[in-house]
Amino acid sequence: MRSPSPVLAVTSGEPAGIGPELTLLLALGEHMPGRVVAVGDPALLTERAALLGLEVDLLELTPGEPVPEARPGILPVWPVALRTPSRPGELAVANAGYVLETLDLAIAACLDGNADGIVTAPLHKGVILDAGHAGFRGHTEYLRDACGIDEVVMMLATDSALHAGQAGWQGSSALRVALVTTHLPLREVADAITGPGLERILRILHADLKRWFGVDAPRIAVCGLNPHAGEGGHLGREEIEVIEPCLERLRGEGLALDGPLPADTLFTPRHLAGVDAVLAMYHDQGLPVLKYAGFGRAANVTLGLPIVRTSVDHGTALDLAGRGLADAGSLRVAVALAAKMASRGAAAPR
Ligand SMILES: NC(=O)c1ccc[n+]([C@@H]2O[C@H](COP(=O)([O-])OP(=O)(O)OC[C@H]3O[C@@H](n4cnc5c(N)ncnc54)[C@H](O)[C@@H]3O)[C@@H](O)[C@H]2O)c1
Ligand SMILES: N[C@H](C(=O)O)[C@H](O)COP(=O)(O)O
Repeated sequence: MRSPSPVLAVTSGEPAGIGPELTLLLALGEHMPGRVVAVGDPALLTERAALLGLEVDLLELTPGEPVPEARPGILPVWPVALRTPSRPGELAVANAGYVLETLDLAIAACLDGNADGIVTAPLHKGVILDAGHAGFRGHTEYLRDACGIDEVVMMLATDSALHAGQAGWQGSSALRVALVTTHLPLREVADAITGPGLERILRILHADLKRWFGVDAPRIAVCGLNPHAGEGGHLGREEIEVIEPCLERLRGEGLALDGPLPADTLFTPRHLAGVDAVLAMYHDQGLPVLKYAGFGRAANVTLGLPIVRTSVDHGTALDLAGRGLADAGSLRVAVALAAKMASRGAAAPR
């Protein structure tokens, strides 16, 4: 008998953004692997479906109740109530608590065994901070703290990279990019890169490329921080004092690490050949390249968590919300990746 497909809790994200409509689209079109259950306000989802003419019926459930296999036009939902009505494109500080509650419910469902993974539609970091949740940085950091662990790694991968296992797969649009620092002002980046931190991140990246992506002996290319990887110390000393010693230590344990390499030329076919993932030092060193290669067809995955979590490669797109113009491609890629990870995780516990 076939085992049931994994239950994936899809948090519908910022209610004024495109998250609710993209979540509804999962019940239509191409069949999704996994049993998707949306987390959000049923009235909001019904309203957006009506606005956009999407023929989707909601099936309200509570975590722990059986989630049926996917059927076209039916979207199971774990209800969370909006704090105030939401209009497309109009952020409301009052709904920040709602967005966080959808996350809390999905995380608890995973930790309690009622879901096999979380897929997050985009939230708006600014409105959550405006609402007074000081220190909020993003899903990645929130999940890390909620799971009580010290370090996680944000990695984005284009769709073609998600389906490839071994070196030699890389083409112009197949890329995996992980980050050392995530949502941090640029001014604070250099100080946040430390030897012990970098070592923890490289260990997680190495282990999870093996665990989730089937790469037997990961080769990781590591960016320098400064222009031309510091130009021998003339343009910054982080490469000499922090990055290189850490890479040397880990090479001594057998990890295949290239670098620190100048980031401006690392993302070229010759340097990427045979590389399984690039580790960038900061958000906008690595993600513009990834998004240029595959925006709308890439997924974000949090490595190092005790639970499966993937997300979209884009934000709340307030300019598109409620207009039927948003592309659900990245959410579909994120759901497919979470389903694959959840199946792999069940088969091969760490
Ligand atoms: N996973 C997440 O939760 C996530 C990811 C990225 C950004 N964000 C947040 O989203 C908010 C807005 O960020 P931003 O403006 O920098 O980026 P954005 O991705 O929301 O928008 C950038 C551009 O891409 C377009 N776009 C985005 N998603 C699209 C889609 N699915 N289909 C078609 N076009 C799309 C938008 O219309 C806009 O022109 C910020 O608060 C940011 O922190 C959240
Ligand atoms: N850094 C991500 C991106 O640019 O796509 C995004 O902000 C989402 O991060 P979280 O998954 O941590 O919310």
